[in-house]
Amino acid sequence: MWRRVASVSHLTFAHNSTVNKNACTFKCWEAFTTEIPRKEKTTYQTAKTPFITFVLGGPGSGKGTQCMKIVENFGFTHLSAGDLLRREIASNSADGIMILNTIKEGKIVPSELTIKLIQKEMESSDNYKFLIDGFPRSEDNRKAFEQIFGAEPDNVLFFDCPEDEMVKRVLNRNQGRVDDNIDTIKKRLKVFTALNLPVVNYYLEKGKLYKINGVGTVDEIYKQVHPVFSTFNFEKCCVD
Ligand SMILES: Nc1ncnc2c1ncn2[C@@H]1O[C@H](COP(=O)(O)OP(=O)(O)O)[C@@H](O)[C@H]1O
Ligand SMILES: Nc1ccn([C@H]2C[C@H](O)[C@@H](COP(=O)(O)OP(=O)(O)O)O2)c(=O)n1
Ligand SMILES: [Mg+2]
Repeated sequence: MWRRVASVSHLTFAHNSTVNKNACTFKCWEAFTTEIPRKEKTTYQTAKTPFITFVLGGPGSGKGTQCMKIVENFGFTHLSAGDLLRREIASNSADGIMILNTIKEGKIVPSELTIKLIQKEMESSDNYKFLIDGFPRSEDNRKAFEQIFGAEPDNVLFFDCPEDEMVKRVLNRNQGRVDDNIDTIKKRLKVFTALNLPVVNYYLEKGKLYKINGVGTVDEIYKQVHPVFSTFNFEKCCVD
């Protein structure tokens, strides 16, 4: 279980990632043992810094597929913004209909709502390595995340894939998604170019972007992804 704390000035950073250290030393995470029986167990505090990777790319560029491989190889927790929003629709929550209509139109759900869902998952996770897939999809998403979390991602993957390949993959996806039809895809591609590419360029300028050629077999693509993570010693990433 993770809980955000306001002051973690005792933390040091044992890895050389490009984490926004000022932000992360201010808002970090505090972990408590989750061993049973929790109430009787002496609580000890360990401070850990989350390692956050944003995974970007157009619809059908292979984000989710490659995330599964990163999870297998590096033990990340995969948080797909789209999956969290679809779960919200399925749970008939108060925002469900609005989210459904937004997704059908190929538009972006208000940032605060998506961030709330991501934050809830992160806070209830024992892990400290997170792949946040399909987020941020707009500058508004990005700025709202930075404001709410007070932190930036450690790195950002961008799967670069031609539109015709993305359309082909999405139309063959067969997951029964309301947005996997040609009309919605056309809208999503326009939204991707207008709203998501500025985010990609932002992280490129910040030196955090890893541009991956999204064409090829899943394994060929993963060969480009693996080295991005194998350079980190995750065990030493955090202070226990
Ligand atoms: N390299 C690839 N070549 C062919 N098809 C792929 C490849 N990677 C993923 N796919 C397939 O394309 C579809 C979209 O992939 P997905 O990972 O869901 O993309 P995204 O999350 O970016 O929308 C899925 O049906 C997936 O199985
Ligand atoms: N940050 C996000 C992520 C997804 N959404 C909405 C709008 C997107 O078109 C849908 C589906 O997103 P998802 O990441 O699952 O889609 P792809 O995997 O790229 O095909 O969810 C959003 O509004 N804001
Ligand atoms: Mg996906």
